[in-house]
Amino acid sequence: MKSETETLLLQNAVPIIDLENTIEDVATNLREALSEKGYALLINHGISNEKIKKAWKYFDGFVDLTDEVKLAFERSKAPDGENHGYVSPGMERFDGRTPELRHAYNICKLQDKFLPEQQLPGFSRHINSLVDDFNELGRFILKALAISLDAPPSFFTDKHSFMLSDDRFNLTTLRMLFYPPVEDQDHGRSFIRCGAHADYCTFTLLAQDSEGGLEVKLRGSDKWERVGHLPGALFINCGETMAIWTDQFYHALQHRVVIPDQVDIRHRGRHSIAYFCHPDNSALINPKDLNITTKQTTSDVIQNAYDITMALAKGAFAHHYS
Ligand SMILES: O=C(O)CCC(=O)C(=O)O
Ligand SMILES: [Fe+2]
Repeated sequence: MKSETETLLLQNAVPIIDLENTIEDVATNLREALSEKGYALLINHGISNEKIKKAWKYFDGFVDLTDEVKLAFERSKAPDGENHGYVSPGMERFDGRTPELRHAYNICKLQDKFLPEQQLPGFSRHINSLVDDFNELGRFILKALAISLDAPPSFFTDKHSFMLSDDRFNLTTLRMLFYPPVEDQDHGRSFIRCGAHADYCTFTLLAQDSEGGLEVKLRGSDKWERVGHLPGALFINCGETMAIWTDQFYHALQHRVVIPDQVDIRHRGRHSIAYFCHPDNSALINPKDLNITTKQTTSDVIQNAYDITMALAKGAFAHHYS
């Protein structure tokens, strides 16, 4: 039997993409990684690890606030309500059954009044600065993705103009996550850290502070595989919007976060931050705009980015857009 600690990283099976290379090289690497495996790890991506760690420290401060204060920032419970806000452990269930043991804060609005700035002085400025970094990296990735698909370099950036600048026009979200340590009495089949799903966006960038149970299903496979942890690297995967745009050439990666069996990992909490990069709400997602030869289009109905995401969110139990 394979050891639980066997990871894709240890098997040298994870594409690692160095963003200090030329954008053409990055595009070539992304094309290979995303069309074959559906994910990669990005290194030299320019986002400071210290800045990410400081965001997690702020989020620890938020999690330590009383429930009463935290719930004042709670995300709407309406399926088509706003995505911005705090999600308490157990509130979301991707599979409709299994409660997810995590604290999440979906950040879609950056003004002080929508953030726990009073309780955690400096939170808002720090998150705003981190969002600037993610948006800058996001635009670089969008450009590389356009080049990777032989489209004009501004093909995607033109359709992602309002990322985290106005949530009325764009659903891009920075999600702070903390998975608390799982005590022995809670270790069983009735909880998961994050249920199996694919994201809805164009692509996701994920920072994680430790090996904590992130698993993926490779294209065409039914087997869950543990990714492993490369300190400082960002995990990238595509979401359903990109899958529709490229006629599944870049598919939406199935992933989940399990509660690890290894006691030392399970007893440790885990932090992550996900940046879900979405097109502007009104952008039409038309595969015919991209010159991809492996066409699998079954429908001629062209939807805008907002409708695609909302349809997916409504199909998922108690989850909003990501
Ligand atoms: O925390 C993680 O590693 C993954 C979280 C995730 O997949 C999500 O929130 O969509
Ligand atoms: Fe996800």
